[in-house]
Amino acid sequence: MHAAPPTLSDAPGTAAIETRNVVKRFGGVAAVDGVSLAVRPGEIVGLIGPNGAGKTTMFDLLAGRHAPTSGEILVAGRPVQHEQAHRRLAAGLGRTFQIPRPFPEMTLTENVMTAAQRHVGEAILPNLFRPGRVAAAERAAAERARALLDFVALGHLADQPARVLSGGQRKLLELARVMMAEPATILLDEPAAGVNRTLLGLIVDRILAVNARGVTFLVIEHDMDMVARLCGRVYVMAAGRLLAEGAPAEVARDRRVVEAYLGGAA
Ligand SMILES: Nc1ncnc2c1ncn2[C@@H]1O[C@H](COP(=O)(O)OP(=O)(O)OP(=O)(O)O)[C@@H](O)[C@H]1O
Repeated sequence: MHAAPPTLSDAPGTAAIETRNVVKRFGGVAAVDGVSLAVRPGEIVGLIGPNGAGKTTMFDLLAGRHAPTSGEILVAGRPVQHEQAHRRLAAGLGRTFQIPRPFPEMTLTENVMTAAQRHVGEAILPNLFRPGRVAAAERAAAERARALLDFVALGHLADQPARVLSGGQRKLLELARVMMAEPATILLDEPAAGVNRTLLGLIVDRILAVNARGVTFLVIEHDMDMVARLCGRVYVMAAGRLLAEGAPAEVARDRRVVEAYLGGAA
């Protein structure tokens, strides 16, 4: 379990990710309406809130899928709000999706390999002259992909097509895939959604193991039990704004948070 989570003021320094007064409008709707948050290196921070709160839009802004209408986004202290998604990946930011869509006919190993940051085999000219080097690099990538599959307990299925996987196993494959690019920070979208209880424990355990290796996480999750097991600190969003921030047990008791959830359910 986590000790009392430190607050941001305890440890000044460069945040792994930070947003400053970020706004995203779709026509007349402010899906994100002036959100400032920060995640320190090594933290697992939750991003929770009722349906339509703006959590997914926040991830889309952080990952570079959408540009903010205004405000700043920093990754490891560098403003990235004008950079495209692939540049942010190269800067060390990874993302998983709520509904993972692996290539169904490719093997698990091949699926994980698609996420390698540098595909040596794709640099055509140099490779014409050095085919041996390409083969060696591909072998190394395949080995790394298999090691990651072992790490998420899918090693026995490495050569199977991804279509054989259950929903929970797809979440584990998604974790291996995102780790292939060696991100410093991972945006994790609902790791518990649609996962049976047996695999949930394994997913929590693997996320904590990745975190123990120094990887930072921001996690969207509706399952509060999962949030309590993973996160030292959470931000609560409602109607595009930040409503509260604190330890999971603390915000769960917060009257405004409870009201926002009740309102969302109504
Ligand atoms: N591309 C878009 N065009 C127009 N409106 C959008 C778009 N994306 C999101 N919205 C609106 O922005 C608001 C926030 O949606 P968002 O999906 O970010 O919420 P959420 O907190 O992720 O919800 P959920 O928990 O249901 O996934 C909603 O009112 C949604 O309808």
